[in-house]
This record gives sequence, structure tokens and C-alpha cells, in this order.
Amino acid sequence: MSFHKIFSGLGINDFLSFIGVLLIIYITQYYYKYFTRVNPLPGPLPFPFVGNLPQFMLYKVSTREFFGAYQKKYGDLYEVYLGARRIILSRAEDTDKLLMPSTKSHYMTRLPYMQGLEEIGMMGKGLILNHNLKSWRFNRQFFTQAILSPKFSQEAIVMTNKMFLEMEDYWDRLYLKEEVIKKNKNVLDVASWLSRFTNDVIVALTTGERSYTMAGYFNDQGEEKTDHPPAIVEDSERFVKSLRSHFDSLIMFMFVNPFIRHYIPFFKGKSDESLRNAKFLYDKVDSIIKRRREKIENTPLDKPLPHDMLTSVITANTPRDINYTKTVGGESMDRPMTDLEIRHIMFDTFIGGTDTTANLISFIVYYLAHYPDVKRKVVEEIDRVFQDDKTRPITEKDLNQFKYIDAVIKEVDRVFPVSNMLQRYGTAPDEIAGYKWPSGTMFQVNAISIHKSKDYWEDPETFNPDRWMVEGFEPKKNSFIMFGGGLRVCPGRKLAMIELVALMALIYRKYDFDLVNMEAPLQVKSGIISACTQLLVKVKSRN
Ligand code: HEM
Repeated sequence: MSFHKIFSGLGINDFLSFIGVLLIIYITQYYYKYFTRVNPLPGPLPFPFVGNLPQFMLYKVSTREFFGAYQKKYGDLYEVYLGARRIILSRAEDTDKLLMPSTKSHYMTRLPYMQGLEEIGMMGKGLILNHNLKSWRFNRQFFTQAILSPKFSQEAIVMTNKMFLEMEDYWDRLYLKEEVIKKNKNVLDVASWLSRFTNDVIVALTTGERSYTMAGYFNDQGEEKTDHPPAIVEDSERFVKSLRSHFDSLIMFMFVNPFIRHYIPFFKGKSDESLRNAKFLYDKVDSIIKRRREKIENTPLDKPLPHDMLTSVITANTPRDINYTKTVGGESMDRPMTDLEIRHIMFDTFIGGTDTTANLISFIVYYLAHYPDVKRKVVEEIDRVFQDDKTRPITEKDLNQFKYIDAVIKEVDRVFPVSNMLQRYGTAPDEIAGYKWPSGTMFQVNAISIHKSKDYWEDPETFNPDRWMVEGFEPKKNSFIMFGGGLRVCPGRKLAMIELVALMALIYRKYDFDLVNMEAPLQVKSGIISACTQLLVKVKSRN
């Protein structure tokens, strides 16, 4: 008898009973597997299909709150189910193997293959989410070559100076006129300005093209408009909004079961919208790459090219490349990058380079407002280096002198890390944190708790940049992981520090900020990184 004949004889109640039986079998099997899992650790009880997603939603989809609450409840070692079983580690010594800087490491990837990331076009591409080691090595080689070149660093300083001048022109016009100050209307949202600032810097450094998101924000603040054509400004705004929503949507594609994303109305709507948004972004970045390729092809070989990242990765392993690379990790890689590879390198730069830096600067502004002694020392250092010159551009030589600013940046990230968690995926059986784990185990390193652990930090709750100024001070191994560790360590860390130090020095050389609400805690939305949603300050000139 065929299946068709069996089912055609059944009524609706039979179907419902059949589905009910299937569900009971599934749930029984799910919890059987859960209660007989290897190395059961404490952690919130997961639910079939959704794991700990309901609890995550209960904590307002905030990774800071969610992991913070369970850290308090279960301690340094526990597990959660978000997409897959994750082992949460909060002791620096347990992360030794995960962050080992060696190609022999079993933890060279952050994630396994994930269907959701494939669906949104991010799996096995670029660096951040790339689980394919051959492709990752190839991309990382050219990413690093481009971003660490001295000419790129120089360009980063020039661009930071240039964009700062633009931002301060907007501030002068909006907030620093006498009548505005008199009316107490010199209030700005630092978080919004800085996210646009870093965006415009990163887009320029990455693509060699301008974006106008600061201009767009200026246009939104009042009657006065910038001279930039409105269509170009709107285009930039749309691009950035789209990038942000793409970044936000990745969590759903990573953690939410495909069945839910494809068939449950709320999630399906969100998922379809995210896919449309990703297509818009990919087309946009592809057209930038195409334009640049044509420009490079039309430039004679003996003429110099600009130092932006896009030019560098397009020309990598071509006759234009002075570092012509024949092998990467012993494998022959003597080919240039494809447009698809370049697209995702660009993407990683936008994702890795904008919100991280912008949010950390916002956190710094918040901490300096709460710690006037620290701010005073920052300002003293700035005045010493600039010799009270309030207008000259900042130089590479200046940057090396800002030791205290460097300490403040690290201390702010210690007490309030931008990147809350590091992820590693084990590709071989191994012993971690005293347990033997099978291949395929996901580990998550909790930067928030490691940075605040009494085991590694003296007086960890106290915000004290001076701890970094003590001669010969080095944090204990893996106890400060602002930029991660091992071979997947942040390749943008040099650029990040250039931008952070330069921007802090430029801002506090001329301006001072008071928080509008000294009592309010930092307002953050916490996903893969912690993002400052708003930071209202009163700005004044330092005269
Ligand atoms: C304050 C600024 C920044 C912070 C706190 C930060 C932090 C991090 C962290 C924690 C990681 C993970 C490392 C690991 O898993 O071990 C990472 C990876 C990465 N970051 Fe950054 N980052 C910053 C700025 C930047 C900038 C400016 C760029 C590029 C322009 C960038 C690009 C990347 C990329 C591409 C990766 C992935 C590396 C790989 O998988 O090989 N980051 N970053």
C-alpha cells in the first residue's frame, strides 16, 4: 500500500495526533540527548528547536545581560544553547589552548559551517566568519599586508585629521555659537557623531571613496544644510543604515533554526528583509570594486596608485604588487583576489572597523566625564604634546607620545569591553578547563568577566588607567583580550589604536564635554559587540 493511500484515508484529527506523536518523539529524544550529554555543565535549561533563545529574549536580547546573569548564577564555567551548545569560559588559563598563536591549534575557526550564514552569503568568505582555513589564510594575508603597511597608517592619520576638521566645522555651526550656548542648547549625541565619524574614515580608508554620513547627520539636526549634494548624502546614509541592520541580522541567521526563519511569520518577515538588505549591500560594494578595477587598469604601470585598502587588495599578487606573494602557509597562492573575495574583505573592514572604534570612544567620553582627575591628566598630556597649539594636524610622532591616553583606552576597554566574547570552534577532541571535549565543541571566552576577575587584576572594579603606566606592567597572559588572541587576533588593532588615540587627542585638545545626565548608566545595546545607543553631552570649547 502506498503512503498516499494510507494518508488519504486519515481525517484531520488523525493528522493532528500524528504530528503530536512526532513532536513527543522529537522532544523525548531532545531531552534524552540533553540529559545524557558529555560533560554536563550547569546552565539554563534549553528548549527544543529554540535552545536558550527564550531566556535570551527575556534578557532583552542583550548578550551583556544574558551572559552576565548566568555568570553570576553559575560561575566561571557553564553552558548555553544558542544555535549550538556553547561552553562559556571565564578563566584566562582555560583559554590558553584556544588562543594559542600557532597553525597547529585546533581552534583556528570561530564557527563551524552554518546554514544561516550561507543563506545570507557570509559563510566561508572574508575573515571574521570564515570557517574555511585555506580561504581565510589567503584573505588574511592580503588584509594584513594592506592594513599594516606604513603608507596605510600614514593615510589613516591624514584621514582622521581631515574628517575631524569636517566634524568640528559641523559642531561649531550647530552647538558652539554664542546664542546656542546661552540657550543651553549645546547638547550633542556623541555616540551618533562618532559612529558617523568612524564610518566616514573607514569607508575612505577602505574604498578610497568618500561617504557623507556626518554630513547626513548634520543635515538632520536643523535648518542649515551642507554643500554636499543631497542625493550623495542620502546614499551614504542608506548604505550605513543598511550595513548596521545587516550586522544586527547576523545573530538571527547564526542562532535561529532555519525552520523558524523560513516558516514562522515574525522570523520569516525579518529574515526575508535581511536577505533583501544583504543583496542591496553586496551590489553596492561590488559596484565600488568594479569602478576601482577600471580606474587601476586605466592608470599606467609607472604612475603611483592611492594607498586605500581596496587598491591594495585588487593589486595584490599582480605585477603592481611590490610584495608579490607566491605562497601562503606553504601553499601556492600566486593569484590575485577575486571580486567576491574582495567584497567580503571590504565587508569585514566595515564590520570590524566602524562600530568597535566608535563605541569605545563613546565609552571613553563617558568614563572621562565621571573621572575628572583622569580627564585632567589626559588634557595635560595633550597640552604638553601639542604645546598649546590648537590647530596643527596630529602626526605619527605625536601619537607615540600619548602614553596616558593609550592607558585610558585600555582601561576603558578593560572595565567595559566593546567586544564581549571571543568564539572558538574545536576541530579535534581536546582537554579544555579540565574536561575532555569531542571535536565540534563551541567555546566562548567571556571577556567581560576575565577583565574584571580578581585572579588577574588588582582591585578589578576600580577604573584606574594608572595601572597601565607602571614601569614594566604587563597583564597576565590572556587576561586582557581587547583585540582577542592567537592567529585570529584582530588585524585592525594598529589602525584602531591610531584612530582612537588621534581622535581623543584632537577632541580634548579643543573641547570639553559634560554629561547631560551624570546619574544615567551607559546606554548600550549588546550583541556581538556592545554598542552605545546614545550619549548626550554638553559640548564647550576649551579656552
Ligand atoms: C577598538 C577597536 C577594535 C576592537 C576592540 C576590535 C576587537 C576585535 C576582536 C576582539 C576580534 C576577535 C579576535 C579573536 O577572535 O581573537 C576582532 C577581529 C577582527 N577585527 Fe577587530 N577590533 C577593533 C577594530 C578593528 C578595525 C579598525 C578593523 C579593520 C579595519 C578590524 C577588523 C577585524 C577583523 C577583520 C577581524 C577578524 C579577524 C580574523 O578572523 O582573522 N577591527 N577584532
